[in-house]
Amino acid sequence: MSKQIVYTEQAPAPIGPYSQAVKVDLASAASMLFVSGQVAIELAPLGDIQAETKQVMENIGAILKAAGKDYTNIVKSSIFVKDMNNFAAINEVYGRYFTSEPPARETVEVARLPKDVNVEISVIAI
Ligand SMILES: C=C(N)C(=O)O
Repeated sequence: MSKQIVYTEQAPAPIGPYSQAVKVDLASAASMLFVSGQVAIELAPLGDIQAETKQVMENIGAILKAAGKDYTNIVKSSIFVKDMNNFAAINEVYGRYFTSEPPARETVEVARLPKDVNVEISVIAI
């Protein structure tokens, strides 16, 4: 695959399951897939942040599969959380999907998410 993990000690080491950067060789990346933010709207009731994160990641996996890709193809993700106090709990579940070379990522706390879910994740895959 045409991706390379970038790491430098001149910037802070990742504080979660993500990479400082992922370099993609565009000449050999056959396609790019932009996956919209996924939310666990099929879960009811909401409240278990780890169950919600798992459902979101499974939804992303289904979309990746539909496009002929898998989690190893993800080079960038964005996590939107309603409560940053859930950072460690989300990381624990999210990290299970990336045993090595995790994507670059940002995690931001937001005031409110669609359908009042607690976490939304979007990804870019190559
Ligand atoms: C600090 C980050 N980039 C993160 O947790 O996604």
